[in-house]
Amino acid sequence: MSFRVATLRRWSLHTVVFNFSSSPSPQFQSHSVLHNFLPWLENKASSTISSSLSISNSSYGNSLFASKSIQTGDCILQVPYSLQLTPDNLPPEIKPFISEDVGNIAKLATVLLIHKNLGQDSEWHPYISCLPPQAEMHNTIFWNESELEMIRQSSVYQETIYQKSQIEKDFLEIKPVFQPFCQSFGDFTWKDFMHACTLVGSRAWGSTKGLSLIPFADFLNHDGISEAIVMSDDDNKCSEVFSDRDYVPGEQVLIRYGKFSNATLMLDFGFTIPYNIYDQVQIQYDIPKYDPLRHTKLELLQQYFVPPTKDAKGSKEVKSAGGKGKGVPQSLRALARVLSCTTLQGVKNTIFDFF
Ligand SMILES: C[S@@+](CC[C@H](N)C(=O)[O-])C[C@H]1O[C@@H](n2cnc3c(N)ncnc32)[C@H](O)[C@@H]1O
Repeated sequence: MSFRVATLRRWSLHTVVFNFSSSPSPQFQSHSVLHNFLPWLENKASSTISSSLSISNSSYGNSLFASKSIQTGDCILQVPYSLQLTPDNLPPEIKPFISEDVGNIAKLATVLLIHKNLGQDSEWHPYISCLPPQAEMHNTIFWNESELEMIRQSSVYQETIYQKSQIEKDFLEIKPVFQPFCQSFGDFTWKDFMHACTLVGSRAWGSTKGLSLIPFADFLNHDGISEAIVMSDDDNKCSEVFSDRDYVPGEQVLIRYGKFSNATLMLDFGFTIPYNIYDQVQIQYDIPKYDPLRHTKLELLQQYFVPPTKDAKGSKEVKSAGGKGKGVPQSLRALARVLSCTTLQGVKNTIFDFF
């Protein structure tokens, strides 16, 4: 059997300074919509998707709970590839006209919009109607100007602007292609498109099958310390999740979307977690040319930290101390000490203390 790890799709790679917390206040999906979802999906698959999970709401929005005892190592869900939505699901009338430059997130978002416009006539209606509306999404792309102003110093700000411009570019490519088919597939606005792209960005996995929305698996919420992840089983042509711990009935089952910092979680998923072992900060530093210890400091930084650029400006990624009360990470303290030394002896002491 060949298993591969599927990772939740990222817009781009980055690490940034951030420490922010949002408290989701979801508008809950009606009980019957959620209750009917799994039977509908299993009927569509003609197979069991999960015998140990059920859907309900939590403060994280739609969530999956243990419906019976789960043991470590149990396979808790299997979603066949045939039940997953990918950019290949674009209607053949439209597909040839969409430029290669349009990203897969935008293509899959267009698939979602088409099915949303079809309403109850869509074969995916029971799935689409479970997806969160924009008002429930807290991604920075939906923040207003004054909210964004609060994070202007952070690179999440730049990433947000970049993400928005990418979506806008894709929108301007796709909209004219869509226009002649409005009768069949309905129309959409910039706001609809941004919402659909953000849905895809926060719940589609990149796997051997490409970018895929995996219904049911995408109701699993994130826990940064979980070892459970979505895997692709190419032999059995399905995505699956194995439990990394025991659960008693009624407990919420969580997985890890990826080893994401809070900045990434905020940008792409609209939340942060309080004690994130994968959190990172990016520190910009500058060693003035007149610093008599400049050469020594540069050598040290080169040896122990990321190589600085020629002008001695640089950046260093520092991982979180990883837990409540552990304080400033050792590597960050070492960096601060090296940069602030004013005597050679101070530099020597720093080397002795830290390296
Ligand atoms: C893949 S979906 C998971 C299902 C989602 N809760 C729903 O309502 O459909 C990812 C979204 O779930 C929410 N989420 C997941 N894990 C969370 C967490 N640990 N804290 C807060 N929100 C979380 C965020 O809104 C995120 O964008």
